[in-house]
Amino acid sequence: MSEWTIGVIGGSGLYAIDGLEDAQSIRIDSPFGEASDEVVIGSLHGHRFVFLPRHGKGHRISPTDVNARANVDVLKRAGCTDILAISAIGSLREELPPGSFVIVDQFIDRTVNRTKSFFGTGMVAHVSMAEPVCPRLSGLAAAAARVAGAPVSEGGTYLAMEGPQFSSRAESHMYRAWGCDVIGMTAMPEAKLAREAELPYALVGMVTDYDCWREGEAHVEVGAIIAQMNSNSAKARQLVIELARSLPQQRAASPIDTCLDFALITAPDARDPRVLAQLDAVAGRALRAR
Ligand SMILES: CSC[C@H]1O[C@H](OP(=O)(O)O)[C@H](O)[C@@H]1O
Ligand SMILES: Nc1ncnc2[nH]cnc12
Repeated sequence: MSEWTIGVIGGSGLYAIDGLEDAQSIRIDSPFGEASDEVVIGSLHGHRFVFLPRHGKGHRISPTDVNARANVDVLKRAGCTDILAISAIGSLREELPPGSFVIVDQFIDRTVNRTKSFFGTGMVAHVSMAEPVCPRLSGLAAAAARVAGAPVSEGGTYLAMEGPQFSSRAESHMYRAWGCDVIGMTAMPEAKLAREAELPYALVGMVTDYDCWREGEAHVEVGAIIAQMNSNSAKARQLVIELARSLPQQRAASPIDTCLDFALITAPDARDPRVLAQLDAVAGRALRAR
């Protein structure tokens, strides 16, 4: 097996991946509560892959209730080195029609009802989110998406909204004026938590709709999204296979692997042992070092 273990978080329409050898479904406990589901662990082209459906089997869990802390924690416990997240998104740009795959590289977080950090009183950390995605994994995902036959746009700003209702037209226009390219309900705090867990993260957004800003276009609703999602998800499954085919055997270190070295601020004698115990997986490396 190679040095990579890729955690794949599947969003709306992607509840499994294809081709995993020796696949096993495993429930992993987390001190942060219940993850969305069991993880499926197997190998693809000589690399370990760990799959987790973000909304659980059967899409049971609403965006606000996705326990992103538990999800990222169990992926870390499963030995993941990197996270590839896959999401359905609305488009805020004419040139990103339904069916486009957007390799997101920036976020604006407008979510308001979620726990956004593994850290807190008793162990404080401040990671940088200036460059919120991993350029290496994003580039590999973009190339894999092209081989899978998807129209790919590299770079784009994702507006994370609370939901579950879609945006009003005024909001949709405002997000466009802010420079956002796509919109969804789940990548935050997921991307922030991946960074806190020292896991390089890439987000492939699959456009399902034009949200509600576009003159003359039916405004977004779930029926149309599901139809588009089904055609996107075949390409997403192929993308994962192509990514596995293209990964090198060795994984060069990423600066994200050790980013907590520059983020932990609480003095050793002021740290709360109960908080530290919860952080054994996500911050174990950094806490042992300092
Ligand atoms: C089914 S449309 C709205 C729903 O789809 C996206 O989910 P995910 O990011 O997990 O693919 C969006 O964020 C909403 O949760
Ligand atoms: N228009 C939209 N708004 C928010 N999340 C979405 N997911 C897919 N389409 C979306």
